[in-house]
Amino acid sequence: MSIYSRTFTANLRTLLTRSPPCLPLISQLFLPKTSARVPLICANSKKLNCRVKSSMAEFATEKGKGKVRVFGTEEAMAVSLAKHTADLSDKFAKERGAFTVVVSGGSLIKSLRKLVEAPYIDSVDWSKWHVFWVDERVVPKDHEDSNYKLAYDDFLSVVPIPTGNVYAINDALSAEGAADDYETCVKHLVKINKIDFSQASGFPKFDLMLLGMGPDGHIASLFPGHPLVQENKQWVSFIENSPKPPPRRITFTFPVINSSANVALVVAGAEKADAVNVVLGDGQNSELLPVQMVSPEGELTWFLDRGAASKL
Ligand SMILES: O=C(O)[C@H](O)[C@@H](O)[C@H](O)[C@H](O)COP(=O)(O)O
Repeated sequence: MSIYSRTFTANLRTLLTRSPPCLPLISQLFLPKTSARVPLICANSKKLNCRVKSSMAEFATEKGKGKVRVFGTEEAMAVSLAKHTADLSDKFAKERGAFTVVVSGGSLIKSLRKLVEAPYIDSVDWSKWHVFWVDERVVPKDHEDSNYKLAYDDFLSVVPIPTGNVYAINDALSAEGAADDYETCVKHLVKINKIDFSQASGFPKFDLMLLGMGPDGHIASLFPGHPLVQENKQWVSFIENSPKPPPRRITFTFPVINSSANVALVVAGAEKADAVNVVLGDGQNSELLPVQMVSPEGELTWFLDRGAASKL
């Protein structure tokens, strides 16, 4: 029997839901539509490559690497990301009376498009949202390179988040000044309990970080080989020689990212498949990629489209 046959898939599903080593880690397999080759990594760390007949497969990885969702299309990924975000919004709005969300720049904002459509545009309690940037380019807010402008044009201008709950950088300052100013703002919000605090790490604990990843494995403005990836004291730091333009940026540091209650890594496109494979598959790299350092106190969930997962 071919391991790619329908029968094998059904048997595998049974195996995964009955076999004790896999049971705690494999959460769901959905079985309509298209095929995607995805690895299933069980508790005993043996990787089982198989063709899952599905438009969406979800599986858990080895400890610390999170839950992985693979979608046949970027569109399906965006639908699931909207639900994930809306569910967490409901949970934190009820539990804390606030939902602190951190966004990156790049294609992530486009991937959030389903959140500003029915049913979420009406069902989400936007008044509870507090929006931050994991990194920001130090340019005027109306500049084409501004992550604030990107998020405002396609997302923030469409939803009724109170203006005072949107925490953009002070674009009149230098990169260093803007980083200090942003850190002061976050410290104040921790002090008044608007942002949660991790007793374990001593860093702010955001409810959800929505992160993109570059083809080189960078996240936020934390680039491979740059000393900033090692920063372990500051909450917000700055970079003036970013390899991805524009050069001047501010960024949350790893201790802040890794204190989060939830991190979603949202990755679409075949040009990112190598970096994804280094983190989740058999890929090798001479140095640790920043994305490999993402290991939050809370939940890590990967949202991958078929291209991004194509080397797994
Ligand atoms: O402002 C930025 O440049 C970012 O926040 C950066 O970390 C981005 O998220 C990745 O480079 C992925 O960008 P894409 O999704 O556009 O590839």
